[in-house]
Amino acid sequence: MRWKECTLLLLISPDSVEEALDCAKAAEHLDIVDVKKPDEGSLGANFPWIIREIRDAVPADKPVSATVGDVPYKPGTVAQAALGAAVSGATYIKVGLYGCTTPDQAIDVMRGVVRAVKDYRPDAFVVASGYADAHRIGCVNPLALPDIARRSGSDAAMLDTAIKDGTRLFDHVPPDVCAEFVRLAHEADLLAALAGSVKAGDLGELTRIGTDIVGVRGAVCEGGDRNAGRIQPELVAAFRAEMDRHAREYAATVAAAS
Ligand SMILES: O=C[C@H](O)COP(=O)(O)O
Repeated sequence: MRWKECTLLLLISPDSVEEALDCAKAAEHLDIVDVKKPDEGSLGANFPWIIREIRDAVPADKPVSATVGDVPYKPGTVAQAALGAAVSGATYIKVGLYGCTTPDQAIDVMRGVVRAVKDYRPDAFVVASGYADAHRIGCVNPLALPDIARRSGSDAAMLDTAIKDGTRLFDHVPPDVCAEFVRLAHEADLLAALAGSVKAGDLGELTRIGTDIVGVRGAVCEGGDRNAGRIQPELVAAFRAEMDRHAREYAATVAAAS
């Protein structure tokens, strides 16, 4: 899948098989089920057997994504972990380049991941993820991600927030800079994925700038609480309804302007 074929996709991140079953109840409203372990970090990796059980729990036509973790600059270790996620049934493999302080380090890590994953499963989709609040953890700049993804042979560039303290994507990377991120990703023929305590009120901007994938957890958990709250199928449905509304409004605006 390349960006020209894609409208905004909804990726939801359950942290357990029970939550994945709740996602399955709302399967018609989401596009990708993303397995992570939030208590191990923003892109914390879950166990292989949890990925496998979640793959079995969600409808076969919904791709399962798995995060490989907030990874260190250890290309071999990360490549092996990424293969583990693919063997466990994930077809989207997301890597959080937490410990990479330069683009060259990040490219090293992602090249290993791409080779490990695609040798095993050529149609798997590899996502290079950086952090909107990179300045707080000292990793690569958000706008470096599209080039890192392109030069490593990844399929998508993503931003999430590293520190889940209530600050949000647009607090760290304002909409005009996110728009530049999306533009750079598209120029490189990649999908652009954005996340980071995104709320329904952000969907207008995310749609307008041409985002391909929006990643969400807190906004679809009870009480908006990504840690203590559980994913609620009706919140997933409501979030999707807002996405659809913005897509319609944006299409109408574009049509009126042409
Ligand atoms: O990949 C998406 C993340 O899980 C987003 O989580 P969040 O919306 O709670 O920041």
